[in-house]
Amino acid sequence: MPASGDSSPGDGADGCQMTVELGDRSYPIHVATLATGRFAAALVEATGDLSHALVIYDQAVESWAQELCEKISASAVRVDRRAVPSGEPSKSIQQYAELLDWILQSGADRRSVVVAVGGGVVGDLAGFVAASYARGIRFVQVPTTLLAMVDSSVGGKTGINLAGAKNMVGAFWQPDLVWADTASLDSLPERSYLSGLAEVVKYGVIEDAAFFSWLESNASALVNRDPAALRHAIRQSCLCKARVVKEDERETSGRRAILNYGHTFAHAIEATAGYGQWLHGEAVSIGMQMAASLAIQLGQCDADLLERQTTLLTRCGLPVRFPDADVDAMLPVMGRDKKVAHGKLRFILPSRIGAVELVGDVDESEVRRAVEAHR
Ligand SMILES: NC(=O)c1ccc[n+]([C@@H]2O[C@H](COP(=O)([O-])OP(=O)(O)OC[C@H]3O[C@@H](n4cnc5c(N)ncnc54)[C@H](O)[C@@H]3O)[C@@H](O)[C@H]2O)c1
Ligand SMILES: O=C(O)C(=O)C[C@@H](O)[C@H](O)[C@H](O)COP(=O)(O)O
Ligand SMILES: [Zn+2]
Repeated sequence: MPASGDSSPGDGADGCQMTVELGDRSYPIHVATLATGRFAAALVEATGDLSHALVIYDQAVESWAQELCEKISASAVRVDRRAVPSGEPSKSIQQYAELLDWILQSGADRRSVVVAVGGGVVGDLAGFVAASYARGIRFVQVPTTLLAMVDSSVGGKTGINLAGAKNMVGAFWQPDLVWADTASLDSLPERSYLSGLAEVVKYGVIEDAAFFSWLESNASALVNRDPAALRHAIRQSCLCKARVVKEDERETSGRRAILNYGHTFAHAIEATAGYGQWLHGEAVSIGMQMAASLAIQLGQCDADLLERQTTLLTRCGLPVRFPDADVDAMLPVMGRDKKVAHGKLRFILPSRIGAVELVGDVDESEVRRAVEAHR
């Protein structure tokens, strides 16, 4: 089994547990409350001889992080904590360097564990700190946004941005444990919550037609944060991501690249608009629209796919246009995409709902047309 979802007695309203299987190891994803002693127990179990935790948290979840630190210290573990300013600009070399200095000053050693508490920004940043300090120390993800629960906390992509090149510096560094408590989403602003739904829709398009249909029927429940719908969406997303990551952990075979559907355009949208202007999920929503248009232009899929995708994204409250698109500015950014091979752009394009392909050799004029179609 590539990725497993344990049907334990705790599976249901109380939460669920899944496992990310890798070549030589595995780690658990718990979707469960932090309000019990189970988190501290799972942390100690996942990290072995834990004596020092470095909690790096988004300043927006200060009280959540404080509570977590108390739980960890209750297990006789020394805890140091540090806030990171909210927002995409924190995925920077400057923030990265400041965190490394702080870790050094805190007297960390190779048995210390970095615990990231926040959304994808803090997860990616703290993960890269963990991947590189002392050539790599252990790492735990406590996602507090929907996007981080369904995507960024799982799979081990960590990193920071360069101007005009998203996630350009980083490492594959898997966590030892992922713990998602959906109660932390109670304080998440609407815009950030909806942005996470874009990556959920992505899983339906790339791999799972039945899940896409389920999303079509349950979009309003999800938008209204219905607990059962939310649990189902998180679980299906994590299972899909774990399955793909297991098959191509370091994105070498092309299999993992399917998780990049919409992202060649999305990263160019984020970088040209200025990091933080569009939330990542919003940019992914528009990027998937552009990718679907490109696939239709190339005769790879029917117009019906774009219609269904547009309807679903719109019902999820997501943007489907980039009115300020400057394709001359976007193209050079797209040229730095990590899927580029021998100087040529490659895109993940759908052939039908539930199936995508890695496509190269696309004419620049077609790319321009796909961007213009969603201005
Ligand atoms: N590593 C991966 O596989 C992967 C996958 C997808 C996205 N990403 C990255 O993730 C980032 C986007 O993540 P995101 O959407 O979580 O954004 P984010 O981390 O910026 O969080 C969104 C906003 O919500 C706030 N916030 C976080 N948790 C909160 C809570 N519980 N209550 C109130 N406010 C809260 C943050 O301060 C921020 O303002 C991007 O940098 C993207 O590139 C990485
Ligand atoms: O996990 C992956 O693989 C992904 O591509 C997930 C994406 O949603 C995510 O945004 C990722 O950070 C993009 O990675 P990049 O290598 O294209 O920067
Ligand atoms: Zn993404």
